[in-house]
Amino acid sequence: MSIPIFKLLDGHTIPQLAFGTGTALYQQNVTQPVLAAIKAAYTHIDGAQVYGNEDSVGDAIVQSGVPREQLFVTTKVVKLGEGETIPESLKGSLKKLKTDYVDLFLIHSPTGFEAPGRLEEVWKGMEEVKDAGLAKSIGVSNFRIKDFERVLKIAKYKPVVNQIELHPYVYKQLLPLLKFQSEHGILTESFGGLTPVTKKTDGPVTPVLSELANKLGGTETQVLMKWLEQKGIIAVTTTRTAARLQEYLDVYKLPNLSEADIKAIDDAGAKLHSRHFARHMDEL
Ligand SMILES: NC(=O)C1=CN([C@@H]2O[C@H](COP(=O)(O)OP(=O)(O)OC[C@H]3O[C@@H](n4cnc5c(N)ncnc54)[C@H](O)[C@@H]3O)[C@@H](O)[C@H]2O)C=CC1
Ligand SMILES: O=CCc1c[nH]c2ccccc12
Repeated sequence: MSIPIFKLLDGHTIPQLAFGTGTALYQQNVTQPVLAAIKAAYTHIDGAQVYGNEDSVGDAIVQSGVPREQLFVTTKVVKLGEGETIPESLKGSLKKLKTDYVDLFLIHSPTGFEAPGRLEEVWKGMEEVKDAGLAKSIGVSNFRIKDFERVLKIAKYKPVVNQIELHPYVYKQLLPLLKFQSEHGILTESFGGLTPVTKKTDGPVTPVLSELANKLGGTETQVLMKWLEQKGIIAVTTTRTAARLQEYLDVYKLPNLSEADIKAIDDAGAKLHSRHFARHMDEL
C-alpha cells in the first residue's frame, strides 16, 4: 500500500505523509535525512525558512535524481525583512531550494503579522506568488478561526491547508477550528502528532495506544498515525533513523481502526489538554 493522496481545494493534490525538516532536524544540514526519506518512498518534504536548512533540502532534491514534478515541496515564511515582499521572500527560498516553484507555501504563523491590515496584506502577497506560478498552492500554519476570518474576508484564493499541532491531547480543544476548516474545504496538516509517545508519555492515551497496538499488530506510533489518517489529516513527522522511516510507511499496511477504537483515543485524549507549540492556539 502506498501513501494516500489527498485533493486540495484548488485542484492540486498532496501526499498524506510528509517528511519534516524542523524539530529534531532544526538548523541542521538535512541533505542525508531527506535523501534517505526520498529513497524510502517519501515524496512530500516539509520545510520552512526558519529551520535554517533550505539549502541542504535543495541539495537533497537535486542529488535524489527524482524528477521535480514527482516531489511535493513545502516551505513557510515566518517574517519579512524591512520592506521585503512575499514574492521576494519566496524567491529567496526557491534559490536555496534549487527549484523554480514550491508545491505549497505557508504563512508559518499569524503572530508575526497581527497589526491591523498586515495579515490581509501578507495574504495578498501569497496570492501573487500563486498567480506567478512560484507556489502551486498557498496555505497557512498555526491559524485560529479569528485569523481565517481576517484572511477569508479579502481572499481571492482560500488557504488550502492549516498546519497545526494536532494529537489526541489537543484534539478536543481544536474541534471548533476543525469544523470551521472542514466547512471551508481547508485540509489539516498535523505536526507533533506523536506527542503521546514523545512528550507526554504518561497520560490517559498511553494505555489505549498500547491496547490498540496489540490489536492491530503494530506500534503505538503507528496507531497515532492511523488515527490521523482516518480523520483525513495530513501527517508531518520526522526521524533520523531508517527503521522509523519504514515504521511510518508501514502504517498503510495495517488494518483500519474501528470507529470504537477512534472514539477510545478521542475520549482518552479529551481527559488531558497538553500543547507543546504555538500557545496562541489555546484561544481560537
Ligand atoms: N508549522 C509549525 O509551526 C511546525 C511544524 N513542524 C513540522 O513538523 C515536523 C514534525 O514535527 P514533530 O513535532 O517532530 O513530529 P512528531 O510528533 O511526529 O515527532 C517526531 C519524533 O518522534 C520520534 N518518535 C517516533 N516514534 C517514537 C517512539 N515510539 N518513541 C519515541 N520517539 C518516537 C521521532 O524519532 C521523531 O523525532 C517538523 O520536522 C516540521 O517539519 C513541527 C513543529 C512546528
Ligand atoms: O515550525 C515549528 C517551530 C517553529 C520554529 N520557529 C517558529 C516560528 C513561528 C512558528 C513556529 C516556529
